[in-house]
Amino acid sequence: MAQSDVFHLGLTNADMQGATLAIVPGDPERVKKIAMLMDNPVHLASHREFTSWRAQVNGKSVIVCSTGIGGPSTSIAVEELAQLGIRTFLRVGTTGAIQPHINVGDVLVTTGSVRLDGASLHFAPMEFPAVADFECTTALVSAARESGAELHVGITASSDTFYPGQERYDTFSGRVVRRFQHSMEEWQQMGVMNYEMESATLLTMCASQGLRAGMVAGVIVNRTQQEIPDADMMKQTESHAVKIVVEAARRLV
Ligand SMILES: O=P(O)(O)O[C@H]1O[C@H](CO)[C@@H](O)[C@H]1O
Ligand SMILES: O=c1cc[nH]c(=O)[nH]1
Repeated sequence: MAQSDVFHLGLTNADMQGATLAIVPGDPERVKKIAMLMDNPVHLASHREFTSWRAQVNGKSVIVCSTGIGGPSTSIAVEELAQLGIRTFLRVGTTGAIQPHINVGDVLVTTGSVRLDGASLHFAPMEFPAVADFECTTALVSAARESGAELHVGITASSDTFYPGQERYDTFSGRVVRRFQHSMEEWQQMGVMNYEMESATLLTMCASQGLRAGMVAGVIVNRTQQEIPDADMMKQTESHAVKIVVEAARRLV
């Protein structure tokens, strides 16, 4: 195996074959499924939470690389992919809706994120918006519409933690720090659609460094109705979001 050209991902410049776009799911298990929807899928490397495949759309190479959960590991994946020539990042994730009218199985495209993370502060001060790239968002929205998805476009709350930062009391301690008590209700009142854990870091990093990024997610729970996802519904929703991100990549390469 060739010596890696970056610290964590185990990838070389030669692996990239000119790719400038990467699809970045959180879950390493999603990577192969995404790559298999494109042409000539090849496994490149698997290290820690970072699994990478390369495939082609419209004859152009695309990298699929998992970020793992949360901002710190996302910042590593994005940084090292950018070092290797990636300029456009499309995150495809799962998410918990917080608005009562958003249903499990619906698809969300994020225009900007509430920065409830820490890693984004290592790239830009809190005043800087975690905003998605317009062309990435347009591509994701039109791919989602074409797929027939029930689509919602808007703001996401992106938290470092799954439990307190998303105001979950059904935990071991049952305790949520004061900062996050009643925070879900406040986000709901402001029209925030959902919670997830990577977009604040991804969007801030990219918007502040001349990189393009967009984000699509499948709704696997609605926090006003249930906490635990149904396994079959989760698979179905994830697979719908994955098809949308691949179609958006086709439009952007
Ligand atoms: O399905 P992924 O892409 O991992 O996204 C969501 O799922 C994880 C939490 O279960 C977090 O990473 C969150 O952002
Ligand atoms: O509620 C949820 C569901 C998926 N991912 C999250 O971060 N939160």
